[in-house]
Amino acid sequence: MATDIPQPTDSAVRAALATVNDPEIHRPITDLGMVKSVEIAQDGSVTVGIYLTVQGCPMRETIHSSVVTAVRSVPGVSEVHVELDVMSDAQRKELATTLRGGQAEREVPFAQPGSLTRVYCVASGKGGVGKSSVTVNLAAALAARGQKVGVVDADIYGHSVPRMLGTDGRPTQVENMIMPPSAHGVKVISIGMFTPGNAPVVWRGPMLHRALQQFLADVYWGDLDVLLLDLPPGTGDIAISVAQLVPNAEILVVTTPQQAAAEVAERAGSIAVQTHQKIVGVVENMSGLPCPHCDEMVDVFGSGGGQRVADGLTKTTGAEVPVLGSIPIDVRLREGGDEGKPVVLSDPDSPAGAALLKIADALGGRQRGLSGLSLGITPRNKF
Ligand SMILES: Nc1ncnc2c1ncn2[C@@H]1O[C@H](COP(=O)(O)OP(=O)(O)OP(=O)(O)O)[C@@H](O)[C@H]1O
Repeated sequence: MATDIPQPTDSAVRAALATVNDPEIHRPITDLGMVKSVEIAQDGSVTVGIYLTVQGCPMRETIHSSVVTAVRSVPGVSEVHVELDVMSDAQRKELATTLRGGQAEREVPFAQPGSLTRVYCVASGKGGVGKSSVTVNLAAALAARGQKVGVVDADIYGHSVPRMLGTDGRPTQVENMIMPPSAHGVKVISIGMFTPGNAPVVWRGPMLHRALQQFLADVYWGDLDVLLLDLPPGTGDIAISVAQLVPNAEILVVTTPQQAAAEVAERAGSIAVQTHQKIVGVVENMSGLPCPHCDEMVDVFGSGGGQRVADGLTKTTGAEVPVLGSIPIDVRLREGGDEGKPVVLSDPDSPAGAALLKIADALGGRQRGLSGLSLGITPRNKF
């Protein structure tokens, strides 16, 4: 005599899925729009389609096994299959709105079509090549030339911009706006300003994305001519987040002359191809040490790395990538960074100071093109 096995129902399976919380958001996956489909076969086997919030979600295994356990507990279910998919941009936006209680997202002003702020992401392949030093000196030089400048220190592991610029202030909050401290005429916001003491930042992708979005949208920058973003070395989550949040941001690649550094820098720069961003140029740092006795240049890190990176990126991107300048090794640059006085201000005639000022002038002279921008005017009807 055949035993009467109940056929599982759609609502019973969905009720079981409602007991599964997203491990990061801590809310039921059914409330978050993560359940894509539920299919129940005659033999009681159930196939559940699940949307992950992002590609390569590190919680995919946990979500998978929680769904299997929950659905298997429904009477009549013989087996469970889980098919993972990834949310579209629109679905992610909807989820974000749900999480904010229906409030629309604040916009990133620099990403708006009418924005005239030039945004530069300062990127490198390897750490320690002088990316932050270049960022703060260019920022201070541009501010000294009368431009309104902001810096976002998004280098989560090596956030050193506040020290190099000499800002020890904390940002203050006015209503929903964060007011950035400033030094030498440069407004600065750093991930280090939001962590206690010298604690390391152990945030993962979505947290970093959210922090960066806040830095760009909730910080009161005012009208900026230039915004520089100091990115962490390499081609990580932050670079992709920046590309999503400010698609018009251009990339400035910093490298040393060394072959190995140049290869990694080229890899970091070539992310621009995937993100459809423009590379404004390459800065070669630590390009030789002037001998203190005879002024002859000693190529401590070899030579030609900057040009090699520029040539490689020109080839990869199909657009001309210039070398914007070469900065020699200079004790005064390092001292300036340690003391919070950028060398372009404390010793503008030093070899490193002069080289950085030249690069700043090249960048400062550029205008953001108006082509493709909405001018906010409408044609009048002919009478
Ligand atoms: N041209 C230079 N001459 C002398 N010292 C330099 C030069 N460029 C950078 N330095 C020193 O090298 C060290 C590393 O520089 P910096 O912190 O700017 O690198 P970085 O690429 O931002 O590093 P990370 O990404 O790992 O934080 C600092 O102490 C800085 O003062």
